[in-house]
Amino acid sequence: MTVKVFVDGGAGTTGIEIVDRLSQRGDVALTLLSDAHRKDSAARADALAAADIAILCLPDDAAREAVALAADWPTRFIDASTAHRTATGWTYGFAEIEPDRRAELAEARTVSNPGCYPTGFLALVRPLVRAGLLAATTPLVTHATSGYSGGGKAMVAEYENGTPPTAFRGYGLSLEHKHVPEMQRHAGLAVPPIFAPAVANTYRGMLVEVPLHLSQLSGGTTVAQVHAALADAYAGSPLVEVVSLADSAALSALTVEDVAGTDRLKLYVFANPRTGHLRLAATLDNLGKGASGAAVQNLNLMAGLPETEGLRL
Ligand SMILES: NC(=O)C1=CN([C@@H]2O[C@H](COP(=O)(O)OP(=O)(O)OC[C@H]3O[C@@H](n4cnc5c(N)ncnc54)[C@H](OP(=O)(O)O)[C@@H]3O)[C@@H](O)[C@H]2O)C=CC1
Ligand SMILES: CC(=O)N[C@@H](CCC(=O)OP(=O)(O)O)C(=O)O
Repeated sequence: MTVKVFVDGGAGTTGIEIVDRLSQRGDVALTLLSDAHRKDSAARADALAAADIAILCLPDDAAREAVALAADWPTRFIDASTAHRTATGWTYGFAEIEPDRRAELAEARTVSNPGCYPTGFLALVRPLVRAGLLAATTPLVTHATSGYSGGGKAMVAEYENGTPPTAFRGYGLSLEHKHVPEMQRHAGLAVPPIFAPAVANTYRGMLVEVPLHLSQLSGGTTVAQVHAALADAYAGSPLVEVVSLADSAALSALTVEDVAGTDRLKLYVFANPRTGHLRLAATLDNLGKGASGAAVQNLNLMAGLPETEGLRL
């Protein structure tokens, strides 16, 4: 079986990485538009109509336009933008986040690819909420650091234009980041988390942290139960690894680059039983499991192909 795939926005930071993962595959027939036509609505409409699955790697407005252009066609979508991540009728494309999500993705017509930061946050928080260890009303805080490719072509140009870049900078200081509704919705939280993002002077990679006091968890919850809830949620997953408590305790540092260059997601539980302090941490590549790798995983699931085909394990 060959799946006809059109990558709309294939010349951008996320799109190029998807094309890299798909271009060598015999089970995918890839359509890309030339530089002269890639923003031409008529050319895009034709390519969308001819595709089994279109992957949108576009700004939000252009992603909405692509969906409208294909309104008369049975084209299935994977949208990497923020446009549809809390939209009715769209399946949230985080295969591991709910037990039945893979089956839903196999049938879905419109799939929203998760945001990079929400991928780390949700991977840590959702299993704890689902297991009843963390009440939905808990006011959470999450700190996260991204490689600068997370800001797309414009931020890459800013970091690589010859002007000495900042080593590390916090942003989102208005506390209205576009990822917060997505984090709240898919974690099943009643209260939006405080989100403190930052960019580091490295091209790719991501570190997302959720610090917690054990006292914020349901009465009597232990560190071992927190770890077990995560380990159970991702048991058998080819991409998500829950590091053992002993291996986490042996670490003296955790870097943004931990799994950069792969499509993996690693989860850590750091704990001090004396103080009851926990630091839950996730590492991923913003362009791997945070974007392009997840899009290819979703494509595989939607098309009935092996889940990790073309991925960087
Ligand atoms: N970078 C990342 O780590 C992640 C990105 N995403 C999301 O993926 C999407 C793409 O991001 P990213 O790849 O970083 O962004 P880039 O800016 O690197 O790429 C966007 C691409 O879309 C093209 N484009 C813009 N408008 C149109 C249009 N009307 N028709 C066709 N093409 C158009 C741009 O062309 P041109 O440059 O010529 O304007 C560019 O090639 C965004 O919605 C982003 O939020 C999601 C998760 C992580
Ligand atoms: C470093 C940086 O600027 N990151 C972007 C998020 C990455 C991105 O654009 O992806 P999404 O589609 O998941 O929003 C931001 O904070 O807006």
